Amino acid sequence: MLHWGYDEHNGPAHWKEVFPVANGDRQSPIDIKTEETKYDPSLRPLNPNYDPASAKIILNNGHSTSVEFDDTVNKSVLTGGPLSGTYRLRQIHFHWGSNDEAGSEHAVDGMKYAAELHVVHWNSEKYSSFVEAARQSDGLAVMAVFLKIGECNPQLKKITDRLDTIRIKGKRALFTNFDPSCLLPKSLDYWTYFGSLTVPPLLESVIWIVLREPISVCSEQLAKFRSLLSTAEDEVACCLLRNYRPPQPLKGREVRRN
Ligand SMILES: COc1cccc(N2C=Cc3cc(S(N)(=O)=O)sc3S2(=O)=O)c1
Ligand SMILES: [Zn+2]
Repeated sequence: MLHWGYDEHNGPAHWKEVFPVANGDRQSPIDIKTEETKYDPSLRPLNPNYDPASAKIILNNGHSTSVEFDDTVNKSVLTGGPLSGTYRLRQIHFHWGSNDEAGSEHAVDGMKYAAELHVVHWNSEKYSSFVEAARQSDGLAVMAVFLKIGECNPQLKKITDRLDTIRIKGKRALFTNFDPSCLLPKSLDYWTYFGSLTVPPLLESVIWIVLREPISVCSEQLAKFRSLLSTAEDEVACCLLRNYRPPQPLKGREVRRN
């Protein structure tokens, strides 16, 4: 496998050939069986506190589109929930499918949503850099938000309207004055469990916080994600039609809810 991706020849079934942790004990995503989740009274409310000035660029990295934030200071942070300490906002990105029926990474009682937003943070209280934190069992905290097919999402429009300027892998554009809280649902109720990055290097360093309430997205907006290219300027153009990893074995892990 030359470079990992989501095609038949380099997709999730092949990743273990280069990243053996793919068969590890705390891999993500998972299918959340709601009847088996455990209420935990010690879980606190989530407290996202983001400064729109932290937003810097919007990027097509060939595997997804992301908005990257300035994480050199504790300006945009997530505290509370299952977290002890302060986790600094690093980037947000999306996962989607080739049709509206599937595209989320996590599933709920076997049901998949059309897409999924990930808000990535790292433990800046205990570790001095993102890369160092990404190697620690409590280094990262990713908040997942399901996107359900329905009304066009006016907040998401700020992102989908810019995708035509970053169609090619590696392209980036200025993107500031953006507070990702505008993409969160009314309720911040969540499920939480210990897992991993869902993309190589699949590091088992993520505290997952999956919001129970979805936000809306319309087909036209999803179509714009699918028109992004997974290929660079000098390569034969190939659309990034899907970029989700399927659910992984729970291996005895507990999923708690607030
Ligand atoms: C060394 O860890 C690395 C190495 C290379 C890239 C990244 N990143 C880009 C994608 C990506 C995908 C994430 S997901 N789907 O699990 O939430 S988290 C994440 S990232 O950390 O921003 C992290
Ligand atoms: Zn992700």
